[in-house]
Amino acid sequence: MNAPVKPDALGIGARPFAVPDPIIRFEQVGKTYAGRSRQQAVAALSGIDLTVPAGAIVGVIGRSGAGKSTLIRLVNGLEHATAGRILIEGEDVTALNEAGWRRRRREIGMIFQHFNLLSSRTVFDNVALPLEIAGTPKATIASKVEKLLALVGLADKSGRYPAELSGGQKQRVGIARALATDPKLLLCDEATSALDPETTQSILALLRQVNRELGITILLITHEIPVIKEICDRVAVIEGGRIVEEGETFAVFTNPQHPTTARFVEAVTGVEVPAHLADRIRPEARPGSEIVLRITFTGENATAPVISRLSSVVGVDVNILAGRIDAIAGKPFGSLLVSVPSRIPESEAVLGALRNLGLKAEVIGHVS
Ligand SMILES: Nc1ncnc2c1ncn2[C@@H]1O[C@H](COP(=O)(O)OP(=O)(O)OP(=O)(O)O)[C@@H](O)[C@H]1O
Repeated sequence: MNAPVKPDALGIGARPFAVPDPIIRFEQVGKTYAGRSRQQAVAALSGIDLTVPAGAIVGVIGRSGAGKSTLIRLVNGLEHATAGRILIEGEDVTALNEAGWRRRRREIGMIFQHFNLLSSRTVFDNVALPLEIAGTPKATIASKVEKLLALVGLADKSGRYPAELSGGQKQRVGIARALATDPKLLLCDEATSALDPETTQSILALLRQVNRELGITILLITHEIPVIKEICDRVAVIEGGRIVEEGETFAVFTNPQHPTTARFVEAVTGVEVPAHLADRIRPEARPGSEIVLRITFTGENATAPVISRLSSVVGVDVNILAGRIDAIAGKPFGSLLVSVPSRIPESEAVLGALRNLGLKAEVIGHVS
């Protein structure tokens, strides 16, 4: 695979960020699938209010059946809302006829979990397809496809067939094809769910590059919280067809309000009590026991020298039991599990010192 080429050097699709905000607005959107009888009708989405700012990467996360596919299919007209309005660049697309949708879809690219490439066409011909459909002259198609394949790092795979490519390479072809008509908006339907973690990282890096350097807004749906953590500026959590929480990714991850969100983010922000300690943790202190604390670091204080400060300021020994430090939407975030002597006033002093450092500390229990 070739090293990806910088898109601005290629002059494809680059556009300024000065597009009116937001690019998509859902207003009280509902979608009910009709059943054979009224009792069999399925309310897949209800009361959806969501905005996708131009230039952002917005992720919608939810479990199977939550309504993610339905939501994304409403944006490219593969399904139609049964309540509310969807505005794309201010245009109410819920009122569009088929001709209107054909025009809209040219400005929307989409990539899929299973890539949806045509197996009888080469890589070149797969990427060329939307341009052929749009009636683009052959010479223009050739130069455009070459640039797109260079962008996604597949310039040397032009004559290959999908069956000869890895999953990650197939998704790169999918991305090149989705960008062929210079869309303003890219929809990603579980785009990395069929890929291993390392390939997922490289595809997410490519999507971030497409977003930042071409100014293309991305709306993605996923059931994988690491995808949101890695590239999304904003996140909406969907459950039972309703958005239960929405906001900037860092804020939502570091202070989840809804139990479903808390369960999702726990997988990437939580630090578990080690198994050998879990059985020994008690709610009350005993003579000689130690207090177990979970300390959370966010943003600027994520790199604070906590342990040395506690030792020098409070004069207690701090045992590190477990910890992790990571980045959420590019900002550092960490969690540390420690134990300190639970004698009062030492434990009071420790909690006070942590507060002074601007850190969140939570008492988990006591171990002897
Ligand atoms: N064409 C359809 N006809 C009837 N019901 C449907 C249809 N498509 C989806 N549903 C129902 O709507 C609800 C939401 O489905 P949807 O596919 O949007 O969820 P999802 O979050 O994308 O799930 P998954 O991750 O499993 O794809 C489910 O109860 C599903 O059974």
